[in-house]
Amino acid sequence: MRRPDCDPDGLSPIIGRAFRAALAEASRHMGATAPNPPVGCAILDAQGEILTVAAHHRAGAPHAEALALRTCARQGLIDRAATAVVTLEPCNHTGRTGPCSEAILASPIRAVWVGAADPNPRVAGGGAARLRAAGCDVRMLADLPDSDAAALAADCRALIAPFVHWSRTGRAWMTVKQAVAADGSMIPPAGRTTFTSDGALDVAHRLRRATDAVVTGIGTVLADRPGLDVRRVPDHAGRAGRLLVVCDRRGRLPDDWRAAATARGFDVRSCDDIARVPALLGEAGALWALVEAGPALLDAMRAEGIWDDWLTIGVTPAGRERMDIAVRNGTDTPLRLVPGLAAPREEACFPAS
Ligand SMILES: NC(=O)C1=CN([C@@H]2O[C@H](COP(=O)(O)OP(=O)(O)OC[C@H]3O[C@@H](n4cnc5c(N)ncnc54)[C@H](OP(=O)(O)O)[C@@H]3O)[C@@H](O)[C@H]2O)C=CC1
Ligand SMILES: Nc1c(N[C@@H]2O[C@H](COP(=O)(O)O)[C@@H](O)[C@H]2O)[nH]c(=O)[nH]c1=O
Repeated sequence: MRRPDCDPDGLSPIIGRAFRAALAEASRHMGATAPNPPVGCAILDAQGEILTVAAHHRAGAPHAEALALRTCARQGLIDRAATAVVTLEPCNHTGRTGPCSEAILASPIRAVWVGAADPNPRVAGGGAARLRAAGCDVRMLADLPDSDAAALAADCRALIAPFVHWSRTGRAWMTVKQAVAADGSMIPPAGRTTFTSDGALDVAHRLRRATDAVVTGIGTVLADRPGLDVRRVPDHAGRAGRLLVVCDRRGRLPDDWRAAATARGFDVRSCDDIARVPALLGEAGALWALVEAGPALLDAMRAEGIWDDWLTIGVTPAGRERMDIAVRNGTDTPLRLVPGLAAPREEACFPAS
Protein backbone atom coordinates (compact mmCIF):
# COMPACT_ATOMS: atom_id res chain seq x y z
CA MET A 1 0.00 0.00 0.00
CA ARG A 2 1.28 3.48 -0.86
CA ARG A 3 1.99 5.65 2.14
CA PRO A 4 -0.25 8.77 2.13
CA ASP A 5 2.66 10.97 3.19
CA CYS A 6 4.79 9.91 0.22
CA ASP A 7 4.63 11.45 -3.19
CA PRO A 8 6.75 9.69 -5.83
CA ASP A 9 7.47 13.09 -7.44
CA GLY A 10 8.71 14.75 -4.25
CA LEU A 11 7.21 16.32 -1.17
CA SER A 12 3.54 15.53 -0.55
CA PRO A 13 1.19 18.35 0.53
CA ILE A 14 0.65 16.45 3.79
CA ILE A 15 4.31 16.55 4.73
CA GLY A 16 4.67 20.13 3.51
CA ARG A 17 1.81 21.17 5.81
CA ALA A 18 3.36 19.28 8.72
CA PHE A 19 6.74 20.99 8.18
CA ARG A 20 5.08 24.40 8.09
CA ALA A 21 3.24 23.63 11.35
CA ALA A 22 6.46 22.43 13.01
CA LEU A 23 8.35 25.51 11.79
CA ALA A 24 5.64 27.85 13.07
CA GLU A 25 5.60 26.19 16.49
CA ALA A 26 9.41 26.25 16.74
CA SER A 27 9.50 29.91 15.68
CA ARG A 28 7.32 30.88 18.63
CA HIS A 29 10.14 29.75 20.90
CA MET A 30 13.00 31.57 19.17
CA GLY A 31 14.75 33.57 21.88
CA ALA A 32 13.93 31.11 24.66
CA THR A 33 15.95 28.00 23.79
CA ALA A 34 19.61 29.16 23.87
CA PRO A 35 22.12 27.63 23.94
CA ASN A 36 19.92 25.05 22.24
CA PRO A 37 18.40 25.71 18.82
CA PRO A 38 14.66 26.11 18.29
CA VAL A 39 13.19 22.83 16.97
CA GLY A 40 9.67 21.81 15.98
CA CYS A 41 8.07 18.40 15.47
CA ALA A 42 4.74 17.22 14.05
CA ILE A 43 3.46 13.67 14.47
CA LEU A 44 1.08 12.24 11.88
CA ASP A 45 -1.02 9.12 11.71
CA ALA A 46 -0.99 6.66 8.80
CA GLN A 47 -3.65 8.68 6.97
CA GLY A 48 -1.56 11.86 7.21
CA GLU A 49 -3.63 13.55 9.92
CA ILE A 50 -1.52 15.72 12.22
CA LEU A 51 -1.94 14.30 15.73
CA THR A 52 0.19 16.88 17.52
CA VAL A 53 2.73 19.64 16.96
CA ALA A 54 5.32 20.51 19.59
CA ALA A 55 8.52 22.51 19.99
CA HIS A 56 11.53 22.67 22.25
CA HIS A 57 10.80 25.35 24.87
CA ARG A 58 14.11 25.91 26.65
CA ALA A 59 17.43 24.18 27.38
CA GLY A 60 16.84 21.35 29.84
CA ALA A 61 13.16 20.97 28.85
CA PRO A 62 12.12 18.05 26.61
CA HIS A 63 13.20 18.17 22.97
CA ALA A 64 10.46 18.75 20.41
CA GLU A 65 10.17 15.06 19.47
CA ALA A 66 10.00 13.93 23.10
CA LEU A 67 7.36 16.52 23.94
CA ALA A 68 5.31 15.61 20.85
CA LEU A 69 5.46 11.90 21.73
CA ARG A 70 4.56 12.62 25.35
CA THR A 71 1.58 14.74 24.24
CA CYS A 72 0.40 11.97 21.89
CA ALA A 73 0.67 9.43 24.71
CA ARG A 74 -1.17 11.69 27.16
CA GLN A 75 -3.98 12.15 24.64
CA GLY A 76 -4.25 8.41 23.96
CA LEU A 77 -3.06 8.87 20.37
CA ILE A 78 0.34 7.18 20.51
CA ASP A 79 -0.86 3.93 18.91
CA ARG A 80 -1.82 5.93 15.80
CA ALA A 81 1.56 7.69 15.51
CA ALA A 82 3.15 6.68 12.18
CA THR A 83 5.30 9.56 10.93
CA ALA A 84 7.43 12.22 12.60
CA VAL A 85 8.26 15.46 10.81
CA VAL A 86 11.15 17.24 12.52
CA THR A 87 12.80 20.55 11.60
CA LEU A 88 16.19 19.29 12.91
CA GLU A 89 17.69 15.80 12.77
CA PRO A 90 16.75 13.93 15.98
CA CYS A 91 19.59 13.76 18.48
CA ASN A 92 21.25 10.45 19.27
CA HIS A 93 23.04 11.38 22.47
CA THR A 94 22.21 11.86 26.11
CA GLY A 95 22.59 15.45 27.19
CA ARG A 96 20.28 17.08 29.69
CA THR A 97 17.58 14.83 28.21
CA GLY A 98 17.68 11.38 26.57
CA PRO A 99 18.26 10.66 22.85
CA CYS A 100 15.26 11.50 20.65
CA SER A 101 16.19 8.69 18.24
CA GLU A 102 15.49 6.16 21.02
CA ALA A 103 12.26 7.92 22.03
CA ILE A 104 11.06 7.63 18.42
CA LEU A 105 12.09 3.98 18.21
CA ALA A 106 10.15 3.27 21.40
CA SER A 107 7.00 4.54 19.63
CA PRO A 108 5.14 3.05 16.63
CA ILE A 109 6.70 5.69 14.35
CA ARG A 110 8.70 4.19 11.48
CA ALA A 111 8.87 7.13 9.04
CA VAL A 112 10.84 10.28 9.88
CA TRP A 113 11.19 13.42 7.79
CA VAL A 114 14.14 15.68 8.66
CA GLY A 115 14.27 19.39 7.74
CA ALA A 116 17.96 20.06 8.49
CA ALA A 117 20.95 17.95 9.42
CA ASP A 118 22.36 18.51 12.89
CA PRO A 119 25.43 20.78 12.54
CA ASN A 120 26.88 19.73 15.87
CA PRO A 121 30.02 17.71 14.88
CA ARG A 122 29.61 15.52 17.97
CA VAL A 123 26.17 14.33 16.87
CA ALA A 124 26.07 14.99 13.10
CA GLY A 125 24.38 12.17 11.23
CA GLY A 126 23.99 10.11 14.38
CA GLY A 127 20.23 10.40 14.77
CA ALA A 128 19.37 9.67 11.14
CA ALA A 129 21.85 6.78 11.02
CA ARG A 130 20.53 5.25 14.24
CA LEU A 131 16.93 5.46 13.01
CA ARG A 132 17.83 3.98 9.62
CA ALA A 133 19.79 1.16 11.27
CA ALA A 134 16.69 0.32 13.30
CA GLY A 135 14.55 0.10 10.16
CA CYS A 136 13.02 3.57 9.99
CA ASP A 137 12.41 5.22 6.64
CA VAL A 138 14.33 8.50 7.14
CA ARG A 139 14.06 11.22 4.51
CA MET A 140 16.04 14.45 4.44
CA LEU A 141 14.28 17.46 2.85
CA ALA A 142 17.56 18.51 1.26
CA ASP A 143 17.61 15.27 -0.77
CA LEU A 144 14.31 16.01 -2.51
CA PRO A 145 14.45 17.64 -5.93
CA ASP A 146 11.37 19.89 -5.89
CA SER A 147 11.24 23.59 -5.09
CA ASP A 148 8.70 23.28 -2.24
CA ALA A 149 11.08 20.93 -0.44
CA ALA A 150 14.02 23.27 -1.13
CA ALA A 151 12.09 26.25 0.31
CA LEU A 152 11.14 24.31 3.43
CA ALA A 153 14.70 23.02 3.81
CA ALA A 154 15.93 26.64 3.61
CA ASP A 155 13.46 27.64 6.33
CA CYS A 156 14.61 24.76 8.54
CA ARG A 157 18.21 25.90 8.05
CA ALA A 158 17.26 29.53 8.71
CA LEU A 159 15.59 28.52 11.96
CA ILE A 160 18.92 27.24 13.28
CA ALA A 161 21.25 29.67 11.47
CA PRO A 162 22.42 31.34 14.72
CA PHE A 163 22.97 27.91 16.30
CA VAL A 164 24.96 26.68 13.31
CA HIS A 165 27.07 29.85 13.32
CA TRP A 166 27.64 29.63 17.08
CA SER A 167 28.48 25.90 16.91
CA ARG A 168 31.13 26.55 14.27
CA THR A 169 32.61 29.84 15.51
CA GLY A 170 31.62 30.31 19.16
CA ARG A 171 30.22 33.70 18.16
CA ALA A 172 26.66 35.00 18.37
CA TRP A 173 24.82 35.75 15.13
CA MET A 174 24.54 39.55 14.87
CA THR A 175 21.34 41.04 13.45
CA VAL A 176 21.40 44.81 13.04
CA LYS A 177 18.08 46.63 12.96
CA GLN A 178 17.98 50.28 12.03
CA ALA A 179 15.24 52.77 11.29
CA VAL A 180 16.01 55.41 8.68
CA ALA A 181 13.92 58.52 8.03
CA ALA A 182 13.13 59.76 4.52
CA ASP A 183 16.08 62.20 4.72
CA GLY A 184 18.48 59.36 5.58
CA SER A 185 18.79 60.27 9.25
CA MET A 186 18.58 57.78 12.09
CA ILE A 187 18.07 60.49 14.70
CA PRO A 188 14.51 60.89 16.03
CA PRO A 189 12.90 64.33 16.32
CA ALA A 190 13.69 66.22 19.54
CA GLY A 191 11.90 64.77 22.55
CA ARG A 192 11.31 61.36 20.94
CA THR A 193 13.26 58.11 20.85
CA THR A 194 11.54 56.59 17.79
CA PHE A 195 9.94 57.89 14.60
CA THR A 196 8.58 54.78 12.86
CA SER A 197 4.98 53.54 12.78
CA ASP A 198 3.31 51.25 15.29
CA GLY A 199 3.71 48.38 12.80
CA ALA A 200 7.46 48.95 12.57
CA LEU A 201 7.82 49.31 16.34
CA ASP A 202 6.00 45.99 16.71
CA VAL A 203 8.63 44.46 14.42
CA ALA A 204 11.36 45.78 16.72
CA HIS A 205 9.72 44.20 19.75
CA ARG A 206 9.16 40.90 17.91
CA LEU A 207 12.86 40.87 17.10
CA ARG A 208 13.75 41.56 20.73
CA ARG A 209 11.53 38.63 21.70
CA ALA A 210 13.12 36.25 19.17
CA THR A 211 16.75 37.04 20.01
CA ASP A 212 18.88 36.08 23.01
CA ALA A 213 20.64 39.39 23.60
CA VAL A 214 20.54 43.09 22.75
CA VAL A 215 23.53 45.26 21.83
CA THR A 216 23.53 49.06 21.87
CA GLY A 217 25.95 51.98 22.07
CA ILE A 218 26.58 54.41 24.87
CA GLY A 219 25.43 57.27 22.60
CA THR A 220 21.97 55.70 22.42
CA VAL A 221 21.85 55.06 26.15
CA LEU A 222 22.78 58.65 26.98
CA ALA A 223 20.45 60.18 24.36
CA ASP A 224 17.40 57.94 24.78
CA ARG A 225 17.72 56.05 28.04
CA PRO A 226 16.05 53.23 26.06
CA GLY A 227 14.01 50.39 27.55
CA LEU A 228 15.10 47.80 24.95
CA ASP A 229 12.72 45.30 26.56
CA VAL A 230 9.77 43.47 24.99
CA ARG A 231 6.62 45.48 25.67
CA ARG A 232 4.53 45.65 22.52
CA VAL A 233 4.14 41.86 22.21
CA PRO A 234 4.08 39.25 25.00
CA ASP A 235 7.59 38.10 25.95
CA HIS A 236 8.58 34.51 26.73
CA ALA A 237 7.28 33.56 30.16
CA GLY A 238 9.90 33.67 32.89
CA ARG A 239 12.71 35.10 30.79
CA ALA A 240 15.38 36.59 33.07
CA GLY A 241 19.05 37.49 32.84
CA ARG A 242 18.91 38.39 29.16
CA LEU A 243 22.21 39.89 28.04
CA LEU A 244 22.33 43.59 27.17
CA VAL A 245 25.75 44.76 25.98
CA VAL A 246 26.52 48.48 25.86
CA CYS A 247 29.51 49.49 23.74
CA ASP A 248 31.21 52.13 25.86
CA ARG A 249 34.90 52.99 25.65
CA ARG A 250 34.99 55.75 28.26
CA GLY A 251 33.06 54.30 31.19
CA ARG A 252 30.06 56.60 30.79
CA LEU A 253 27.31 54.05 31.51
CA PRO A 254 25.00 55.72 34.07
CA ASP A 255 24.54 53.67 37.25
CA ASP A 256 20.84 54.48 37.48
CA TRP A 257 20.16 53.33 33.90
CA ARG A 258 22.10 50.12 34.52
CA ALA A 259 20.08 49.52 37.71
CA ALA A 260 16.79 50.15 35.89
CA ALA A 261 17.79 47.80 33.05
CA THR A 262 18.75 45.13 35.59
CA ALA A 263 15.36 45.57 37.24
CA ARG A 264 13.77 44.96 33.81
CA GLY A 265 15.51 41.55 33.76
CA PHE A 266 18.68 42.36 31.82
CA ASP A 267 22.18 41.16 32.59
CA VAL A 268 23.95 44.41 31.63
CA ARG A 269 27.55 44.24 30.43
CA SER A 270 29.69 46.97 28.92
CA CYS A 271 32.36 46.37 26.30
CA ASP A 272 34.99 48.71 24.89
CA ASP A 273 35.47 46.90 21.58
CA ILE A 274 32.57 45.95 19.32
CA ALA A 275 34.81 43.36 17.63
CA ARG A 276 34.81 41.35 20.86
CA VAL A 277 31.02 41.40 21.35
CA PRO A 278 30.04 38.37 19.21
CA ALA A 279 32.50 36.13 21.11
CA LEU A 280 31.56 37.66 24.47
CA LEU A 281 27.91 36.85 23.77
CA GLY A 282 28.74 33.39 22.44
CA GLU A 283 30.71 32.52 25.56
CA ALA A 284 27.69 33.51 27.64
CA GLY A 285 25.52 31.11 25.62
CA ALA A 286 23.68 33.67 23.49
CA LEU A 287 23.20 32.41 19.92
CA TRP A 288 21.50 35.45 18.40
CA ALA A 289 21.87 39.15 19.20
CA LEU A 290 19.85 42.15 18.06
CA VAL A 291 21.79 45.38 17.60
CA GLU A 292 19.81 48.57 18.19
CA ALA A 293 22.41 51.31 18.13
CA GLY A 294 23.02 54.73 16.67
CA PRO A 295 24.99 55.70 13.56
CA ALA A 296 28.43 55.74 15.23
CA LEU A 297 28.37 52.13 16.39
CA LEU A 298 26.63 50.92 13.23
CA ASP A 299 29.33 52.62 11.11
CA ALA A 300 31.98 50.75 13.09
CA MET A 301 30.13 47.46 12.66
CA ARG A 302 29.75 48.00 8.93
CA ALA A 303 33.42 48.98 8.57
CA GLU A 304 34.63 45.94 10.52
CA GLY A 305 32.09 43.54 8.96
CA ILE A 306 30.60 42.66 12.34
CA TRP A 307 27.10 41.69 11.25
CA ASP A 308 25.31 38.66 9.83
CA ASP A 309 22.10 40.20 8.63
CA TRP A 310 20.95 43.79 8.54
CA LEU A 311 17.34 44.87 8.63
CA THR A 312 16.52 48.42 7.59
CA ILE A 313 13.14 50.01 8.08
CA GLY A 314 13.25 53.01 5.81
CA VAL A 315 10.60 55.69 5.53
CA THR A 316 10.15 56.30 1.81
CA PRO A 317 9.69 59.78 0.33
CA ALA A 318 6.03 58.78 -0.24
CA GLY A 319 5.66 58.40 3.54
CA ARG A 320 5.44 54.62 3.54
CA GLU A 321 7.82 52.27 5.27
CA ARG A 322 9.84 49.64 3.52
CA MET A 323 11.65 46.81 5.21
CA ASP A 324 14.79 45.45 3.58
CA ILE A 325 16.94 42.59 4.77
CA ALA A 326 20.56 42.25 3.71
CA VAL A 327 22.27 38.94 4.45
CA ARG A 328 26.02 38.47 4.38
CA ASN A 329 27.51 35.81 2.13
CA GLY A 330 24.07 34.69 0.96
CA THR A 331 23.55 32.68 4.14
CA ASP A 332 20.11 31.77 5.45
CA THR A 333 18.58 34.46 7.62
CA PRO A 334 16.52 33.54 10.67
CA LEU A 335 14.68 36.86 10.28
CA ARG A 336 12.09 35.49 7.91
CA LEU A 337 11.00 32.98 10.57
CA VAL A 338 10.28 35.62 13.23
CA PRO A 339 6.52 35.48 13.86
CA GLY A 340 4.78 38.56 12.52
CA LEU A 341 7.71 39.83 10.48
CA ALA A 342 5.83 39.66 7.18
CA ALA A 343 7.90 36.57 6.36
CA PRO A 344 8.86 34.97 4.07
CA ARG A 345 9.20 38.03 1.83
CA GLU A 346 12.47 39.90 2.08
CA GLU A 347 10.71 43.24 2.11
CA ALA A 348 7.40 44.54 3.33
CA CYS A 349 5.57 47.80 3.48
CA PHE A 350 3.70 49.23 6.42
CA PRO A 351 1.53 52.32 6.22
CA ALA A 352 3.63 54.95 8.00
CA SER A 353 1.78 56.55 10.93
N1 LIG B 1 17.01 55.01 14.01
C1 LIG B 1 17.46 53.99 14.73
O1 LIG B 1 17.27 52.81 14.39
C2 LIG B 1 18.24 54.28 15.98
C3 LIG B 1 18.56 55.55 16.30
N2 LIG B 1 19.29 55.82 17.39
C4 LIG B 1 19.62 57.21 17.67
O2 LIG B 1 21.02 57.38 17.56
C5 LIG B 1 21.43 58.46 18.40
C6 LIG B 1 22.71 58.10 19.10
O3 LIG B 1 23.70 57.86 18.12
P1 LIG B 1 25.22 57.59 18.48
O4 LIG B 1 25.72 58.68 19.36
O5 LIG B 1 25.90 57.33 17.19
O6 LIG B 1 25.11 56.34 19.44
P2 LIG B 1 25.62 54.82 19.38
O7 LIG B 1 24.54 54.02 19.97
O8 LIG B 1 26.10 54.46 18.04
O9 LIG B 1 26.83 54.85 20.38
C7 LIG B 1 28.01 55.50 20.01
C8 LIG B 1 29.12 55.08 20.93
O10 LIG B 1 29.49 53.76 20.66
C9 LIG B 1 30.84 53.61 21.05
N3 LIG B 1 31.58 52.99 19.98
C10 LIG B 1 31.74 53.41 18.71
N4 LIG B 1 32.54 52.58 18.02
C11 LIG B 1 32.90 51.62 18.89
C12 LIG B 1 33.71 50.47 18.78
N5 LIG B 1 34.36 50.16 17.65
N6 LIG B 1 33.84 49.67 19.86
C13 LIG B 1 33.22 49.97 21.02
N7 LIG B 1 32.44 51.06 21.18
C14 LIG B 1 32.29 51.88 20.12
C15 LIG B 1 31.43 54.98 21.27
O11 LIG B 1 31.63 55.09 22.65
P3 LIG B 1 32.74 56.08 23.25
O12 LIG B 1 32.15 57.42 23.14
O13 LIG B 1 32.91 55.58 24.64
O14 LIG B 1 33.96 55.93 22.38
C16 LIG B 1 30.37 55.91 20.77
O15 LIG B 1 30.27 57.11 21.50
C17 LIG B 1 20.26 58.76 19.30
O16 LIG B 1 19.64 59.96 18.88
C18 LIG B 1 19.30 57.60 19.08
O17 LIG B 1 17.95 57.98 19.20
C19 LIG B 1 19.72 54.83 18.21
C20 LIG B 1 19.42 53.53 17.94
C21 LIG B 1 18.65 53.12 16.80
N1 LIG C 1 14.36 55.43 16.38
C1 LIG C 1 13.79 54.23 16.24
C2 LIG C 1 14.23 53.11 16.97
N2 LIG C 1 15.26 53.25 17.84
C3 LIG C 1 15.65 52.30 18.88
O1 LIG C 1 14.62 52.06 19.84
C4 LIG C 1 15.07 52.52 21.12
C5 LIG C 1 13.92 52.90 22.02
O2 LIG C 1 13.46 51.69 22.55
P1 LIG C 1 12.46 51.68 23.79
O3 LIG C 1 13.00 52.68 24.80
O4 LIG C 1 12.47 50.29 24.28
O5 LIG C 1 11.13 52.12 23.25
C6 LIG C 1 15.97 53.65 20.76
O6 LIG C 1 16.80 54.06 21.81
C7 LIG C 1 16.75 52.98 19.65
O7 LIG C 1 17.60 51.97 20.14
N3 LIG C 1 13.60 51.93 16.74
C8 LIG C 1 12.56 51.82 15.87
O8 LIG C 1 12.00 50.72 15.68
N4 LIG C 1 12.12 52.88 15.20
C9 LIG C 1 12.68 54.08 15.35
O9 LIG C 1 12.19 55.03 14.73
